[in-house]
Amino acid sequence: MSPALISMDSNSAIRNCGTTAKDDKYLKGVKYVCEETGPLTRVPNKYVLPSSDRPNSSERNPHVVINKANLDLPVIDFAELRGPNRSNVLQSLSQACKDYGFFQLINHGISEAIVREMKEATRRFFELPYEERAKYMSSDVYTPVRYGTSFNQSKDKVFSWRDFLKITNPTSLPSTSSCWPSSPLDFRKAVLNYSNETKLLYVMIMEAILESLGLLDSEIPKEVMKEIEEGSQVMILNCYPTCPEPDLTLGMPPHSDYGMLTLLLQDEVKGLQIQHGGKWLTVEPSSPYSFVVNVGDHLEIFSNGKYKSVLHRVLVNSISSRISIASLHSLPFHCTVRPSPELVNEDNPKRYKDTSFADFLHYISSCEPKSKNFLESRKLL
Ligand SMILES: O=C(O)CCC(=O)C(=O)O
Ligand SMILES: [Fe+2]
Repeated sequence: MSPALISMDSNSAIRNCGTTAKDDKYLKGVKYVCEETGPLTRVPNKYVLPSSDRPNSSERNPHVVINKANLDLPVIDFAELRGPNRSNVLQSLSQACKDYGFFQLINHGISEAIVREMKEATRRFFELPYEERAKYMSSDVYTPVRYGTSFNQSKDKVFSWRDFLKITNPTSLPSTSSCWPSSPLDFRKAVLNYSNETKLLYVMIMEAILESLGLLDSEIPKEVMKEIEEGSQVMILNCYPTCPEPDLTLGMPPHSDYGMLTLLLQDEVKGLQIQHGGKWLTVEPSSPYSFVVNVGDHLEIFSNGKYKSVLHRVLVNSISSRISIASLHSLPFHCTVRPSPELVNEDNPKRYKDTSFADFLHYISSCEPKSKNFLESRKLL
């Protein structure tokens, strides 16, 4: 099976299947819609969520309240992991993955120039004229470099206020491949530099995470490490244009990420919210060079539920557009993820079914209304 992914967001808000001809304009992307007629004063109906799904609603989930306060995520200093303080940092890492499923990573060793060039390349890509961006639009979800819109555009009845460029396994794409955007200049170079560095960083974070799970000395991590090193990477460049009525729509609906870990770069504009303690909390953007790292579904399964793949969503706003770059790291697509045997015992029985990529594809391609997300569907207890 081709490793290119339909979507790596596992709690797809797949509510309704099929789009109609009059949706064509919206399939060109929210940026196109905003640019077509000049500044919008209203959100087109296509993006208006039912009141129960709007950002300030607590109807659908009465115990989830909206909290206006911002969240400073637990900070993990990557440089300290390599020093005498390692065991304390591993403790903090473990706590963050249990309590929040998210942490902020500083001093990660990727140069500011590489991060800056990646952000710049993303910004310049979305600034290209529509005709240029449209060259990478494809309804074939296996296209390795694919421009698209919303969350799952072939299924969403209400669209999300977001356009994206997804690049699957950038370091494996031939340099000569015509799928690489030829513009902006040096786009491919910026993506490859960033992709190489984030892959290495991901492996090092996973080493620390396995150690924090107490798996250092067993045999399993060696096999797992091989699968981790050979794993797949999907880079998702997200663009959320300014929105005239941000309370009616979302940049991304609540979802958790498929895979082991996501490394996210956000710009200085707020938007990411995570569910924590029964509240939606806005993640405070921090240093422009730090990462927000989150546990994905596979890591929750592998850790037998010890570490949490947490629902998150994206708000939009009427003042600034926002850009983010998510790097989603998973095991190779042929691998099955299962709770690590070392973490299963009488007191802590196996909590998840063995899960393959085919299970995920089956889940997201079925058109039935979903009452639970992918991860919920893999739970045994
Ligand atoms: O834009 C963000 O802050 C989050 C993006 C995200 O959740 C994703 O790409 O899966
Ligand atoms: Fe996500």
